[in-house]
Amino acid sequence: MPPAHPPPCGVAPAAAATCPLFLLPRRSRSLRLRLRRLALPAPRAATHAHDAVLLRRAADAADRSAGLTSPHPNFGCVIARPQLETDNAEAWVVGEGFLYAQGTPCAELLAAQEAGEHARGATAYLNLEPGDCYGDSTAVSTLVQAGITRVVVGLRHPLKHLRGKAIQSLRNEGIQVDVVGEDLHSKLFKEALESCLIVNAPLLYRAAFRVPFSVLKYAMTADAEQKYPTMLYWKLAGKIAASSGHASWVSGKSSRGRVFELRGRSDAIIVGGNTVRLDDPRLTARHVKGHVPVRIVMSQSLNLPEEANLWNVHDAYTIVATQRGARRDLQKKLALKGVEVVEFDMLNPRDVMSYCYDRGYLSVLWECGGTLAASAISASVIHKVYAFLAPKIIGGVNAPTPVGELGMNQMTQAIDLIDVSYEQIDRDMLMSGFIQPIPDLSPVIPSVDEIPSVDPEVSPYETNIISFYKTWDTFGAFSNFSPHPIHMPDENGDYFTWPTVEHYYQAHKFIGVDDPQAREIVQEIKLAKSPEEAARIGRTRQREFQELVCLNVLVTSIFACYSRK
Ligand SMILES: Nc1c(N[C@@H]2O[C@H](COP(=O)(O)O)[C@@H](O)[C@H]2O)[nH]c(=O)[nH]c1=O
Repeated sequence: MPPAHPPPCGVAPAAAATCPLFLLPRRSRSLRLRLRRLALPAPRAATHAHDAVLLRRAADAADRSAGLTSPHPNFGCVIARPQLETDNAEAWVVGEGFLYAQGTPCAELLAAQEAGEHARGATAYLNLEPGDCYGDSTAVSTLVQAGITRVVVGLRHPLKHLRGKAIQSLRNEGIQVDVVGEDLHSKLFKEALESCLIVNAPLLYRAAFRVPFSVLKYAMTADAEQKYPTMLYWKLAGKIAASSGHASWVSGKSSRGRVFELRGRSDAIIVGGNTVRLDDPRLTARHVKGHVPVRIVMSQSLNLPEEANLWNVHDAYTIVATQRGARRDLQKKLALKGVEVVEFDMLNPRDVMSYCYDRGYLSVLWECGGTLAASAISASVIHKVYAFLAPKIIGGVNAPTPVGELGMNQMTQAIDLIDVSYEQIDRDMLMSGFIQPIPDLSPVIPSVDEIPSVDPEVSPYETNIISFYKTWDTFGAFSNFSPHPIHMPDENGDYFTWPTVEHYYQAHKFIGVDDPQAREIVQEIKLAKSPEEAARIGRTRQREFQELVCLNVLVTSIFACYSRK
C-alpha cells in the first residue's frame, strides 16, 4: 500500500536546472547558478520544536487503543523525515503505529511497515522506550532494519527488568538515541513530555508504588451546608444520593457517558457492599466491542443480596473481596454463579490493591461510597480524583457525601489536588486532579551492566508462586497472551499456527464438537486480532453455547496451569 505520506526529502524540485551550464551564454549562466543554488537548498534538520511536535504525536498515537483493549503499556511510534517543501513537522510523517493489545504487533513494526523505504535515514519518535523482552527484539530490530538513523524517546521504560535495554541495544547498533530529559533539555519538550507521562501514568504509578493506578470518581450535587449554625459561612457539601440512598441520576447523560469511557480504560471497577445493596449497579462500560473491566465488591461482612446485577457474569467478570470466613454459605452460592470470592485476613484497600497488582492490573476505578472512599484515600491508594458536580440541590442532613471521615478537623489539613483541570460537560462540571503527582522515575538510569534480566525486587526464590497475568510483567513470557505463536497439529494431523496459546486454548473448548456452530466459533477465535479478543470470544460463546463446550479441555487446562506454576 503506497504510504499516505509525501516522498522523502532530497528529491530536488523538478524546477532544478537540468541543462549543463557551460553551454549557456555567460549572463544566463550566473542566473542559472543562482537558480540551481535556490533549487537545491541544504537538507533541513529537525529542530527541538519539530521533535517536540512529533513526540507529542507519538504519545497521542499511543492512546488510541484506550477502551478497546485492556489497559497495557501504551506505545506509539511516529517515523518522520524533514521535507524540503514544508517546515510543518506533521507533514514530515511517513509512518506511524500504536500497540493495539498484548500479543499484537508492536508500534514500531506497524510504523515501519507504513513508512516502507521512506524510513531509511528517518527519525523514529517513541513516547516510551520499546518493551522488547524475553528474547523478543522485534521493536529494536525493526527500527534497525528499517534504516532508522535517529530515535527520540519520551520516557525510559519504568519496569526495572526492561528499563534501558532497548535504548542500549539501539545505541549498540549505531543509532543515535536522544532521551528527553537526558539528551534533550529544551523547555519546548515540556508539553510533549507531559503527554508521554499522562498516556502511561498507570504504568508509572504501578512501577513506582507497586499498586495499580487508582482513580476515585464520584458525582455530587451542589448542596452546601452551614459550617456553624450561628454563622453565615456555608461550604459546598455535595451529596451523592438522597437521604433515602436514591441516586439516579445526579449527573447527566453525557457525564455518565464519560464514566463509561473511564471504565473502559480500567482493569477493574471497585464498589463497596453498601453500593451493591442500594444501587444494584451493573458497572459495565456499555460499549459492545470494547474492553470489559472486572467488577470488584469489597465487603467485610458479606452482607450482600443473593440476587444482584453484579452476579450476572455474562455481563462481566466479578470478584468479591471479603474477610476470611465471612458467610461461607453465600460464598458458595456466589461461586456457583461464577463469581470469584477472595478472602483476606484483614480486608482493607491496600491489601486489595496489592492483590490487584499481582493480577497485573494497571488501572482501577473506585466508584464507591464515602466510607470506602475515605478508607482508600487514608490508605494512600487513590492517585487521581474525577468529581462530577451537578447543578442540583437535594438537601438532606443525612444524605451521603462523596468522602467520609478522614480525621481532618482543620481546613489547612485538606488534600490539595494538583494539575487540576476543569471541563464543562453539558450542565455538569468535571473537576479532575491528582492526589499524588505522577512519579518521576527518570533519575533511575541503569548503566549497561546494571540492566537485570528479571526485576530484582521479585526474587522467584522468595515465593513459590509467581504470577504472569500480563505479558509485559516480570514473568510475562509464561502468559497465554504473550506474543509467541504455536504450531500445533489438529485432529487430522494437519498443522496450524495459532497466534498465541490463548487462541489455541479458547478454540479447544469447541474443537472436536461435531456441530456447525462450534466450527464457526473456532474460526472466529482463530481470526481474533489479539489473545484478549480470543479470550473474550471464547468466554462469551462458552456462556452462550454451554452445550457445545468440551469439558475435558477445561479440566486439563486447570491441571496444566497448576503444574506449570
Ligand atoms: N448516581 C450516579 C453514579 N453512581 C455510580 O454508578 C453506579 C451505577 O452504575 P451502572 O449500574 O453501571 O449504571 C452506582 O452504583 C454508583 O457507583 N455515577 C455517576 O457517574 N453519576 C450518577 O449520577
